[in-house]
Amino acid sequence: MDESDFTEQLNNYDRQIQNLEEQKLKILNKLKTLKQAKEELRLQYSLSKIKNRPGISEWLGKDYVWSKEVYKILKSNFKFDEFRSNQLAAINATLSKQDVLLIMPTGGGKSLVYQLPAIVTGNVSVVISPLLSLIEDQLMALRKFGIAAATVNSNSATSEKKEITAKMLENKLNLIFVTPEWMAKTKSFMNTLTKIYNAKRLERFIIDEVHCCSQWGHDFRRDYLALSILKGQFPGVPILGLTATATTNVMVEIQKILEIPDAVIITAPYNRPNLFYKVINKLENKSDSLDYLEKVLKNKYKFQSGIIYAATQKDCEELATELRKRDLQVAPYHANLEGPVKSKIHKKWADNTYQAVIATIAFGMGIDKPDVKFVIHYTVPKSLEGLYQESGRAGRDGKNADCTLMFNLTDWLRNFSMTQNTREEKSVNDILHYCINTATCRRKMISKYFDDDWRSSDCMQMCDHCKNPNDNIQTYNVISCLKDIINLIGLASNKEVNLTLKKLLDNWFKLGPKNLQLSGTQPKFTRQQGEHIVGFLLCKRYLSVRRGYSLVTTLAYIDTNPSVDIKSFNGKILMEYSSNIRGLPIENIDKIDLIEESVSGKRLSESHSNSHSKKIKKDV
Ligand SMILES: Nc1ncnc2c1ncn2[C@@H]1O[C@H](COP(=O)(O)OP(=O)(O)OP(=O)(O)O)[C@@H](O)[C@H]1O
Repeated sequence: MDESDFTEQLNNYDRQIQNLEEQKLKILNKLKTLKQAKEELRLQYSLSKIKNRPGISEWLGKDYVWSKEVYKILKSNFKFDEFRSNQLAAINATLSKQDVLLIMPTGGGKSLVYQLPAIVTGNVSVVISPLLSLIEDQLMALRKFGIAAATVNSNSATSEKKEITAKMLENKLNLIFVTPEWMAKTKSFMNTLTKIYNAKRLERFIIDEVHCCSQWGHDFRRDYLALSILKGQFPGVPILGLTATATTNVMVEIQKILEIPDAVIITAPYNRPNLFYKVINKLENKSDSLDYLEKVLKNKYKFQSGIIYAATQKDCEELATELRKRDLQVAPYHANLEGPVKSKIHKKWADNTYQAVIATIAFGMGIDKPDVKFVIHYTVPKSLEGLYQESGRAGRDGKNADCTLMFNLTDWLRNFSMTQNTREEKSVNDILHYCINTATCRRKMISKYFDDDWRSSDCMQMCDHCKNPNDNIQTYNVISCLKDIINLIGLASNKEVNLTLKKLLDNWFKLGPKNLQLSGTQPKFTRQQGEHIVGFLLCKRYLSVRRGYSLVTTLAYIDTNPSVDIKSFNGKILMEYSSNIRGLPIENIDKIDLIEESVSGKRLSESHSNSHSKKIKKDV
């Protein structure tokens, strides 16, 4: 074979290989697309199955073999006359050996649903709970009801573990509490459970805070994934999952992870009628926010107890220090504090020595102080679920309490910049919608998020919108603002400048470098209203956020959305705006009067083109 023959054959092989590689790539892509479509189909099917599930009426019967016993125990052990809605259904379903997911708001009465059946059936039920402190609280409560319950965990002495194992094997314990880590990693415990299972005395698994299974949820915990072994290892043992919040997506994921596709799903209404929800502006200037907190803690909430949630440990420490300087009895609480320090702070808050804790979300599960009068989010939370859950710690006693979110776009952008996947992006976008929307009932937005039924009469004026439903709501055409912002982004991009929110607003309001500004005068509306408009345009995806990376942090830049064709909007992008709700947080400050300008036929901004932002009368 001469060299040219060799080269020709070699090239021939190369062509064939290349050809096959291309086909392989196409097939792999096709395979990926098909797998994604299959997953999506599964998801859609599961979602529709959940959304169209039958009501709970079939579980409300009072003629089950256990019904008499159940009512007797309700009265004798728990001293209650009646079940609350959904408690009876969940109890009947779990006693019928069905898998059950019970979603009931904080204070709804979930504990009874696993405690009472444990007395009815005897045998051993295993409660998996995320925190040792939560377990201790539950055990304390159970002693009152005469239920044989105990815990084994990493703090248990060897003799204690032996004693509890013996009790479990001898059927002398009804409820055994463990953490998911313990459950997954302790072989001896699994061996004991296997023995009990083989003896047909393993009654059920109760998974508290079951939403922690889901990466869609706001509290995902890797250890919960280990619970996927339960169905395989102990077939036929029913699972009862309990949580205060789970969107339909979260429910689907829980079902998948725990392998309980046919679980009976029981949801109580999300509405907490005694909580007043509101969103207020958080001003850029920190001292204004501190003034606001000082004012409400010293006046409106004088002698009342509350929680202030902040985003980071540093924020909590700083805020607590500042408020203490203003003679307020508060303390920071976050995951980085030593256990005894955390307990001490919790205790001092529980006995009202501290008026408020300034906390990260580490201050959460197991907080069951009944008289929390206010929950303030000093920083916008990362999801609506988080907001609902955290603010839900207020008003457990049924009395009116306030849930206030201090919103600014900078905090939101910081959250956005830290998102790591599309799920997290969706969560932060949902909360932006909640904050920016000033023309819809807050409760309605929360209910919609959780696919809950909603009637407008459910709010009873217990949110900032419904308190003044039509007051000061105007509709503005903000298309010219979008055009201006797109032009500002273009100018910056030509000069290779990235626009953070601050830089964008500076340039828009003529504070930035001249060559990055538009011609004409600065907008007539306030910078804060400008920020609101940017938030609205981000929320509606007319603008987008681009991440940038510095050595120390991730940044968020405001950018155009390439898929938005501004010509297709027919000259209109309508934004509803309630100056009542978006008024400044400090009372007695001059009211911003966009309305006056619009009523007198003036434009939102005189610097802009003729068509700019003319007010369009709201069609009520
Ligand atoms: N059927 C009932 N009748 C009257 N009170 C009840 C009933 N069931 C529960 N409760 C009371 O409701 C309160 C809240 O119950 P529980 O602590 O079980 O709520 P929860 O749903 O577990 O709340 P969280 O999500 O905060 O843990 C308790 O004080 C409990 O005694």
